[in-house]
Amino acid sequence: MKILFVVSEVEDLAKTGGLADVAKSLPMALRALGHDVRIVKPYYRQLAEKFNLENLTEPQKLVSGDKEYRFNIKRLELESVPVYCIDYPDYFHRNGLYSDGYEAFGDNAERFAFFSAAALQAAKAVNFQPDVIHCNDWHTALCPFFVKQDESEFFARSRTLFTLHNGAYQGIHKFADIPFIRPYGELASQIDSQGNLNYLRMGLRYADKINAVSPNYARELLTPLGSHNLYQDFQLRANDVSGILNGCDYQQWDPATDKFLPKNYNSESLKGKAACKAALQEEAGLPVNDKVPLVGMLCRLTEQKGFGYLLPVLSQLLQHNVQLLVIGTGDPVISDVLEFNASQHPDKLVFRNDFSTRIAHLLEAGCDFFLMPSLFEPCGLNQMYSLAYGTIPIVRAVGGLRDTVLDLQMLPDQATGFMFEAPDSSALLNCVRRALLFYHEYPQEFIAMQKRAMRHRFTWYDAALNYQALYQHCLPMD
Ligand SMILES: Nc1ncnc2c1ncn2[C@@H]1O[C@H](COP(=O)(O)OP(=O)(O)O[C@H]2O[C@H](CO)[C@@H](O)[C@H](O)[C@H]2O)[C@@H](O)[C@H]1O
Repeated sequence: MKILFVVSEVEDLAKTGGLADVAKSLPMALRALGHDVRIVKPYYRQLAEKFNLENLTEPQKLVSGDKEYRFNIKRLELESVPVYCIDYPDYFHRNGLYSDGYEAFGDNAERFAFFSAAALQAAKAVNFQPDVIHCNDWHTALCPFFVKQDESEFFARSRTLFTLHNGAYQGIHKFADIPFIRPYGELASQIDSQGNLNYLRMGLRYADKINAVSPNYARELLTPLGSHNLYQDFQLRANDVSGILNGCDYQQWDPATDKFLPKNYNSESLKGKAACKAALQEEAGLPVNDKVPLVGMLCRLTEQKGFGYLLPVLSQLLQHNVQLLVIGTGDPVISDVLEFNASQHPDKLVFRNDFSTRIAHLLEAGCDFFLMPSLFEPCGLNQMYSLAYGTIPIVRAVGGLRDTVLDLQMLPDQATGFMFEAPDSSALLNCVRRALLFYHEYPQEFIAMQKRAMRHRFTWYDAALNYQALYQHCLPMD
């Protein structure tokens, strides 16, 4: 099949979170299955500075109302997968993908409306007639609408799939403030009473098929509580909504070969993991002590990740014989509280306001536990990386976390981690206590759990087979 994979970020090229991991690994796995998959993404400033690519075609033109958008297409390859980059400096040559580090860009709706249309135009320009146009998250959620509006025959046999990596980000913007789509009179019926257009909802209405990045999250999206206020929209499309679990890239995330680690290790022998723990404690400025359980947390600093009920019990948690290392960037309110608590407990809590791939790998290897108490979690990748590194996840039973971690109490012989149900501080605290007790009281069983976790596999090969089946489902019958 020919697949046009439209996405705003891709690992190794531009990344703010898990979407980028998927946007590299899934196209590679689909290519390995023999599909002709091509990625389209914006040519951000950091890419332009790194690669300085030639134009692939003549300059392209999109006209909307009385405005003309002239842009270029660049091409590069990522592990043999072609990547077309949309070069429109006004919109993409900025410091940051979606924000300047403090505030979201005011014209994000305009930038990504343009990008979605330009991605389709790029397919035409390189004469790539896709069977499936695979769109990802709100940034590309207008693609299905633009395909339906397209008056040429080019996409007559193309079908669209819209994947939700995070339903909380919906791209809700004042329609009147989006020059690129203002001329589309057909959109009048999609604008709410406040004059807003919801991009995610547009994807839900116009895509041929919809999927979420785990089966459990797909089920949650069909409920009032788990649908991010889009319950009715998901219900309307219930027959077209499914869930496919993300994979883990075991080439990149393998403690036996990981170049970021001072010592490698595998599920036969965890010896090297102790050296990673010591190196991590030293680098973080924590007392180097093999006997104290080290809990790590690495994520975007947002409500989604459970800080709302973690922060109020931080000092209670730190009364235990434990060390906690938190690394992440994002909401300054969260980083302020973390910084304050770290100053109160310098030997037990370290917070680094940092985004670093090297540290991410060292943290996964050096910790005993990985804390991911998410309020919601479409799939989650870090818990899979933790499992691969024998770092026991402590998670809330939500979204993809429920699909990937097996709790000790529920499945003593197969357990790979610890899970709690209620999104509140006491449930979280009890769960962490349960995990710490297990670590201190049952060291042999703890090692057995680590080894079991390391052998648990979530491959991109399996995910790609599921996407292949879903693409086939999208296609016209004849
Ligand atoms: N400070 C830091 N330094 C270095 N690396 C950092 C970092 N903070 C985060 N990362 C990296 O960003 C990625 C985060 O991935 P996740 O899937 O866990 O969450 P995210 O919420 O971004 O993704 C969304 O999309 C993915 C993909 O579908 C879903 O799994 C997920 O549930 C959904 O919320 C990982 O590769 C992690 O290592």
